[in-house]
Amino acid sequence: MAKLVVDKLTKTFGDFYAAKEISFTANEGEFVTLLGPSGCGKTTLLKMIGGFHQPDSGRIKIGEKEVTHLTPEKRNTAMCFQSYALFPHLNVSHNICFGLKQRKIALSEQKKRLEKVIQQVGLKGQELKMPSQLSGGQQQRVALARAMITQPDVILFDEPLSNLDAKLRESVRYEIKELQKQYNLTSIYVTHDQSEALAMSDKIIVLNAGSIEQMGKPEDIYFRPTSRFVADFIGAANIVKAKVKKANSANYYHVACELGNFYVYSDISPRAEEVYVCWRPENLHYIEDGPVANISGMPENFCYIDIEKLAFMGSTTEGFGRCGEGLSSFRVQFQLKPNLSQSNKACFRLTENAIHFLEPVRQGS
Ligand SMILES: Nc1ncnc2c1ncn2[C@@H]1O[C@H](COP(=O)(O)OP(=O)(O)OP(=O)(O)O)[C@@H](O)[C@H]1O
Repeated sequence: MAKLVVDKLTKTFGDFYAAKEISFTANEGEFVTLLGPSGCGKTTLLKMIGGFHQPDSGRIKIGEKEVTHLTPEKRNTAMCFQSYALFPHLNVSHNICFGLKQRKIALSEQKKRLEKVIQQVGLKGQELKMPSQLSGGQQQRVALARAMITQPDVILFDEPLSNLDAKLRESVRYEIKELQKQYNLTSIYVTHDQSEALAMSDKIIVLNAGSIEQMGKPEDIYFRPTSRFVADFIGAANIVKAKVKKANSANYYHVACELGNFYVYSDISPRAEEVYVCWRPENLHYIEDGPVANISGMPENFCYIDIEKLAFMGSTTEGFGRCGEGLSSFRVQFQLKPNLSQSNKACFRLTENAIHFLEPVRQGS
């Protein structure tokens, strides 16, 4: 059942749309991420859900209750901020209980809940420390405990990990996800970090200039982007214009683009004869000895690329090369460092299901 319903939410600042008819739902215990570049409207949307911004139009429901015009205290949400927003003069326990004290919850109940939440977030023994005596990861746990102790219907996270260094960010990311799953916390999480979104979310909502560009499971967003914006924003992608024709077999297409001619399987039909297509660099498989016979008898999806740059990345080697009449640049990836000393021409096979159809090419573009 939907715990949170956001229905056609719109917010303008002057004549600028920070959110335009945004609709989505979050089920009980679901982890929903709002993902997009700086300025796309993630925080504005989160603040409207928390009651810190009033929408121009649209509705917000939490559980059975419409909360669109209620103040933050009157809706049962809790916010976890980027800067933790801990009170420097209060110790861990007092910081965590702050919301309960404001709500005038009985002291005995505060103590009971504090003990439980301290255990849940793994802060046993740290209760009397001041925020300045805690690491960044521990401060983030205090912020999470402070949100959890109020037993909110929805927890709102505003880039909670962006102040942590890369290594710590990864470990705290798993801690938050673990707690969220264990205690079935309905969570709306704002980030511009695509790997964080892919690793943590049940559902990702990709925002672009105040509108939803695509919404789906992390695998759908990564493997089946539906627009150039999403393909480009999430991971590395090659994006080119292509002419597409239906092949004789169901769900198969002939695709002609600068990289060559390909036989493609897709259960999503292209929206026009000329569309943008994309594929991930890891879907181009390097064939060291050139093309080999294809057992299935399908047209062979081989191509040659002139490799211009190689960068050793540890587990893989990434490269850039050119191909086609316009000598477009393509990204490739090798599992091992290729031996290209004789010639820079490398042969690749693009698997049949690796190409995705994006939006139609507009006339004149
Ligand atoms: N109070 C305000 N007055 C005017 N414009 C605002 C206000 N708050 C936000 N905006 C504008 O609305 C747009 C969306 O802002 P928002 O903070 O929601 O973006 P964001 O996606 O969270 O970005 P970031 O990742 O940089 O935090 C931005 O262009 C911003 O300048």
